[in-house]
Amino acid sequence: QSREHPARSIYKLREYLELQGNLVLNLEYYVYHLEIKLHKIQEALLDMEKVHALFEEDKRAFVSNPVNSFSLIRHMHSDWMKWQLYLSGDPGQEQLAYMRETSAYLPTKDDIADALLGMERVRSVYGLEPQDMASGLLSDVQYDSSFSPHDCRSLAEYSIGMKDYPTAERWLQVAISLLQDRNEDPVVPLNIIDVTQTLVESYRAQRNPWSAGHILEAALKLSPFDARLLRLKEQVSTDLMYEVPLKPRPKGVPDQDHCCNGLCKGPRNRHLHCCYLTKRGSPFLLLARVRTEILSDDPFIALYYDVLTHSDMVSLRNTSEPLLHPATTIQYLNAPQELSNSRTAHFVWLEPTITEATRRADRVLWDVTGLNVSNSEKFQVNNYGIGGSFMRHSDPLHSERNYLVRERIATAIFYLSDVPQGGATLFTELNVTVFPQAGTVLFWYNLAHSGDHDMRTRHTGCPVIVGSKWMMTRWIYDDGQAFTKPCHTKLKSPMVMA
Ligand SMILES: O=C(O)CCC(=O)C(=O)O
Ligand SMILES: [Fe+2]
Repeated sequence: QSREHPARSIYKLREYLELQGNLVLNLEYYVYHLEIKLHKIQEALLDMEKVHALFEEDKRAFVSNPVNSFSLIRHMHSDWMKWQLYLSGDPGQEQLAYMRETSAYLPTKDDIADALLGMERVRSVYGLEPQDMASGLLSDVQYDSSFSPHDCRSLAEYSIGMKDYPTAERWLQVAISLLQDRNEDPVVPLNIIDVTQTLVESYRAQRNPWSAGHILEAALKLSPFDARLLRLKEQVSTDLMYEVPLKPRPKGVPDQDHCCNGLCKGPRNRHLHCCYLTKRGSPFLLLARVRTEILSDDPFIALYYDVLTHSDMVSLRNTSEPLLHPATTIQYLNAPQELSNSRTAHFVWLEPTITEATRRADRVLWDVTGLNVSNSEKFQVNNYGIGGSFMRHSDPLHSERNYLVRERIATAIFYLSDVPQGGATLFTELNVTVFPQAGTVLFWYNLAHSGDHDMRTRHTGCPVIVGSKWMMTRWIYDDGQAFTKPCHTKLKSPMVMA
């Protein structure tokens, strides 16, 4: 299953928890078998030591007793050969075989790449400090979680790969300070010298031999005769002689302007007003009122509360779970589907008629929007992964309005879960931030009243910091709205029917 990019869906990560649990159990069995062997050897050794003590007392008396000497000869003739066999046999072969079998299911290079990208997105978008992240402090919330020195080094190597040396330095400094407090892991070793070496290389890549020199000095105090450090010292001394100019420090990772840059943490435009929806949708609303928060009048953006029940949300998630697959790009004509670079989630398309819950969601959408939803795309259920996000985009299918083809007039997002931290939907041009709240529906028009694209509705799914973000999107077509929302070229305002 590792080819399925599980790091792109928090739900899918459960598979790893199960595998990790089995591997730990397997290692416990391995230890158990080793202990049995050790125990048996100790028992036999105890007996042999008793005899040994006897003949140490008086060797001649010992061998002159035929019982002793016969027993000794027989034992030495046949038992030691058996001991050789016994000692060379490895206990825990079964457990080793299990480990070999499961290695095909361990995370691959792609999975680490997904996870690194997700962590880096969270760090850079929300401006988190490596030191805080490593100690479980995520955007002002302290968790009982921490990174190991290996984790920090891996994140540093990723930053080095992105030529983001300042971030790499911070991760390496954290790794060094963590290594100072613990003994080296005998199976997966990593020591301060290894990390120092990477740090010095990082400074050298930035043409900063001064910082490299300081770090080296500190490390050489701990290990004055380490050959690697001494070699590096020579190289740094040469760097210093040539006085190469300092490279400008790059600012973070490129591409971040496609994301929210942490805006969802900043001040948000407050709602315009709250009301009970009675007019815009279907006549049903006269009976059952829907609590509404109008987030923007122009373009029209609203949040409808308590639209889905808890059991409907559970049902929608349960229906989707076995069908989830990594989000791909939109497939035009016969072009192959590619893994999406802009959205890191797993998704599935659900027919509106597939379950009672989808039927109810379909019905309620008509109730609250008054739009004809029967001609629209299916429901798309998404579950985001580590640092999962959706880069800034607008929802219309075509970059230019073409009145001969149908277009996504509006979008409705059903939030199927709360997200404890991060994961907001942010309208970047309007600075309107919506934090997912299970059961609510976010609705907006993508087209202005004229029918043209309203580029002010560009939005992004901000990286999830903590939580499993589930949402269900319905893109509603203009096709079929001739009577509900006719185009009006003279009106500039958005399509609001009062
Ligand atoms: O994840 C989000 O909050 C935004 C999702 C979105 O933009 C979409 O489904 O079109
Ligand atoms: Fe969108």
